[in-house]
Amino acid sequence: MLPKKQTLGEFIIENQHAFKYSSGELSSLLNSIRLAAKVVNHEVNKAGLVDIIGAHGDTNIQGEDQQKLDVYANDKFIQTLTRRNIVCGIASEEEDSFISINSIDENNQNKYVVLIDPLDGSSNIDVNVSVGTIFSIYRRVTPTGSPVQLEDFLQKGIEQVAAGYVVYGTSTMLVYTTGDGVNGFTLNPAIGTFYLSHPNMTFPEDGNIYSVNEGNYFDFPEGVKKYIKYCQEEEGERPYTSRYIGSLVSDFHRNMIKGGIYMYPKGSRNPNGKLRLLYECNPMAFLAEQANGYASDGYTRTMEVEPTELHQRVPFVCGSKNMVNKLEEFMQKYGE
Ligand SMILES: O=P(O)(O)OC[C@H]1O[C@](O)(COP(=O)(O)O)[C@@H](O)[C@@H]1O
Ligand SMILES: [Mg+2]
Ligand SMILES: [Mg+2]
Repeated sequence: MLPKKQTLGEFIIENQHAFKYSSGELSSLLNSIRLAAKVVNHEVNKAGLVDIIGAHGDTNIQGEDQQKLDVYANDKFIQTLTRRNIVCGIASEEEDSFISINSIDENNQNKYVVLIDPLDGSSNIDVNVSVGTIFSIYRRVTPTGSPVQLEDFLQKGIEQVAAGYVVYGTSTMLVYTTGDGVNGFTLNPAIGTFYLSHPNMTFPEDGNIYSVNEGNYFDFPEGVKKYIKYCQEEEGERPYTSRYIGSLVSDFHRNMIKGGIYMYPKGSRNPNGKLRLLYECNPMAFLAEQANGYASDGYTRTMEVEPTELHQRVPFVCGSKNMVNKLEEFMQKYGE
């Protein structure tokens, strides 16, 4: 008889005491993310059958063509988070500016802000390759009782109280941390329940997978080029295996399980890299560090980077600790 797996709901309740601000609010917030993830999962799974693939027709503030699923996922997460009367503000990849949310009882006592990448890996939606959702949660820094401010969102990654992602792949998983390790839950679609399937996830300190869009190789800093050559050399454990899905969530998830490094360096086309600090890099960095991995911009710890804009981009390397340290050595030695 297989031991009964713990559901996500049970796990959240059981572990909320471990959270230093434990008041049950964060648990309800995580539960609303769980609910929205199920709704989006349902739509992702039937992409191709219903009119949910392809461009939506609008572009977001970053000049990217929004996909229909980007907009759908954005709407579902914002609706669910707003209705639950827990957050005082939301920022999203698909929203130009942050959304201030008045609490239903109008006294604005809600303490949390959420930053979200509703659909990560948008270029993979139409081709049936796994995509995800990324979220990052902070306590507001401005006093409750007043509308949320930009400074409530522009906090360093080290101030995150929780972060996670949903991967809509061969199975749908929700993986998150509240600063007490990383746990993964798999959705049983038959009954719509997430079960604890991957307790205490950790990055192997070393790995043999490197994930980077080599199509941009000519454009990379010298240090990154040298590191990629190092990965491809015949020496000891090397050459490493090249794996790049093109969905940050999916590449990160695989590398966390098997050991590996993900890189999105800067280049002339992306002078600050492509990925967004607040709702892609910081949450993945928090998860990586909580899973014994590491994340930086090649020099500075990602979670120490001082945010200046809602949609700012940063160079990003993340994964098995010894692999990221090795890349940083190459950046120190060969630079840009
Ligand atoms: O196609 P490229 O330039 O390699 O970029 C792929 C990267 O861009 C992203 O798709 C950016 O995320 P969005 O899809 O949320 O905009 C990452 O998931 C992925 O790692
Ligand atoms: Mg993304
Ligand atoms: Mg996105």
